[in-house]
Amino acid sequence: MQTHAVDHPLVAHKLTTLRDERTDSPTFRRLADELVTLLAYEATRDVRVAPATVATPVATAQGVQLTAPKPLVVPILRAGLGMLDGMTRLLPTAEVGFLGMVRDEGSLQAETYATRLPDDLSGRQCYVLDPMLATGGTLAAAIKLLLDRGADDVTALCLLAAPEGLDHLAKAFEGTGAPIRVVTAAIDDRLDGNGYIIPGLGDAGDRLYGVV
Ligand SMILES: O=P(O)(O)OC[C@H]1O[C@H](OP(=O)(O)OP(=O)(O)O)[C@H](O)[C@@H]1O
Ligand SMILES: O=c1cc[nH]c(=O)[nH]1
Ligand SMILES: [Mg+2]
Repeated sequence: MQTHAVDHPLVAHKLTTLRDERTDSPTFRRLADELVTLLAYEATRDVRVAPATVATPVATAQGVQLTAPKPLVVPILRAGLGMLDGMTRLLPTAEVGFLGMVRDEGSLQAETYATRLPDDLSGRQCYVLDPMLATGGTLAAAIKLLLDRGADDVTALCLLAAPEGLDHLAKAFEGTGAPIRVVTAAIDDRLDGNGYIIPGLGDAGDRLYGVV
């Protein structure tokens, strides 16, 4: 597994405001959206393209085009929904699948409550969106589901990752043939006793959409 923490002053600036407990929901949503577009630029570095030739008004130019099958973007509900627009802004032709997952706050185990994905993901590049990689249980279950359906390349975009979660993912997919990447705005210090990322930003879903 490859991990890439994006080192850019604009990312760091936006992330700092996102963390601030005084940041309200509308601002949090806007910043999450802006951050994802910056992360998506890095996360799509390996998106598959093929040579293409176009006629400019004055000559012929050699370039590239995204190849079929289209990439699949998969936000993990709820909090991952806050990253969808920012991602599809950069990859407008991508298809979108959905995974609803929630972590039991006692056991910290992830439970899947909704799945809306193509049955066959053979040959598909997948981009999973979830702002928080804490214990890694949620993302590990999501990536396994995609690999089980045939995905051969999975990149996860996170706003924050904990070292414990990154270790968990690396172990879970050790020896898996498919390339797996995590692109994050930052790797934080650790998890607290409740499985929250420290210093983190609190509960991303609640900050985006309110407490339920
Ligand atoms: O790495 P883990 O320890 O599995 O935790 C991370 C998960 O927890 C949060 O979701 P939550 O369960 O709060 O659901 P929500 O998005 O509906 O708020 C977050 O968005 C991740 O999906
Ligand atoms: O810090 C954390 C950990 C899990 N889920 C969140 O939303 N925040
Ligand atoms: Mg939550």
